[in-house]
Amino acid sequence: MARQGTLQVAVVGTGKMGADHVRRIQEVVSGARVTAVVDVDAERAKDVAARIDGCTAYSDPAAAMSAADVDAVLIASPGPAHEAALLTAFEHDLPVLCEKPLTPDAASALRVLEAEQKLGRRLVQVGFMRRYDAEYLKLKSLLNTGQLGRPLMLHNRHRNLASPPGWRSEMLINDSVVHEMDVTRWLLGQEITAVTVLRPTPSANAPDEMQDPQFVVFETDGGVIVDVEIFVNCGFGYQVQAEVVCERGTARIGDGHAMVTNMAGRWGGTIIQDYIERFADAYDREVQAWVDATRRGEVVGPSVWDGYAVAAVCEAGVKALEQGTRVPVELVDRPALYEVTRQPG
Ligand SMILES: NC(=O)C1=CN([C@@H]2O[C@H](COP(=O)(O)OP(=O)(O)OC[C@H]3O[C@@H](n4cnc5c(N)ncnc54)[C@H](O)[C@@H]3O)[C@@H](O)[C@H]2O)C=CC1
Ligand SMILES: O=C1[C@@H](O)[C@H](O)[C@@H](O)[C@H](O)[C@H]1O
Repeated sequence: MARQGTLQVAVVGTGKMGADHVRRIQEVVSGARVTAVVDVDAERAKDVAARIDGCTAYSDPAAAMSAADVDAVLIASPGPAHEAALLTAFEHDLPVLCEKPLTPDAASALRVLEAEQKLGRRLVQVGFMRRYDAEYLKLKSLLNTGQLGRPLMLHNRHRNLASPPGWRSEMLINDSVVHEMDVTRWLLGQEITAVTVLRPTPSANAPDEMQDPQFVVFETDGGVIVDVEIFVNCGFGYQVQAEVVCERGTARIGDGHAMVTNMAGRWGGTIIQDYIERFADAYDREVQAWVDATRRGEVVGPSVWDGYAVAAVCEAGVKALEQGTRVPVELVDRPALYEVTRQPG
């Protein structure tokens, strides 16, 4: 770590999320600075590095992780590149904040789990940022008080304005519903045991052959039924909503009613268009928590176990989508290293 204990971070992947995290570390978060950026698109990395004093551009993650001025790594490359970057970070004993998904499938997530276990201590925080969102934290605190009684059902809606180019049906599960998988496990403290995916007639606004929307149902080991409407070409904005139905009441978040206007015989508000705006505070808190913990020599927040468990649910979800059947989730036993997961706050 640099003098005054400033954490020197290499950001791997400088696309939409990576560039936003670089800005966040430089301008929002305290206690860290970006000393290296890595992208297979060398020009993109150079452009980002040129705007930051003392930042070097690389096209090879291993070269950045060997640099003397790198103490920690933030991985924001696409999911299929995460395993290699994580294993390289382990070789260099570097703490990591890894964007979701940990890896794109259960077998590769298990390899990362086994590699971290061999180290005998945690190095990775996984970027499930909803755990740092003020509304989700409020919901979790309320559930923890027990005032509402036992949760029975959890309803979720997850809508995007439009899917990025090249998206396919399984990406609704792997890239979007992945967040509801994490939130379900975290809010309820239960594992997901089976997934079913129902397929409404696709919207005329979905690209050819994309199954959009999808209606995904999870069963948990605590007997809770969870549903997720995922609709990535809704055309009107970005919405993430959740309602927990418990024995003695319900609680709901995500209505986005920060301001309601009344004017000329109408009432209403605006709808946020993008996750970068909706979850801006959550990303800030997530990265600050990672920097603070890393400077204390600790690892907190969503773990490799959480990333692996979610990868296994994704795999079952994609099978359920393709086969049109209910698919059980298969998990290895939870290793002792992951028995206590510290939550933010
Ligand atoms: N937490 C959240 O809400 C969100 C998380 N994500 C996650 O963030 C990650 C990045 O997503 P986006 O920024 O949307 O993608 P993007 O496509 O905008 O950027 C990815 C960047 O990584 C670079 N890259 C590709 N392979 C690489 C490698 N092996 N090493 C280094 N760089 C490489 C690409 O050239 C590109 O610049 C993904 O894991 C994605 O799932 C994305 C959107 C929201
Ligand atoms: O991770 C994300 C995107 O990749 C995904 O495409 C969106 O649906 C999610 O809401 C966002 O948080």
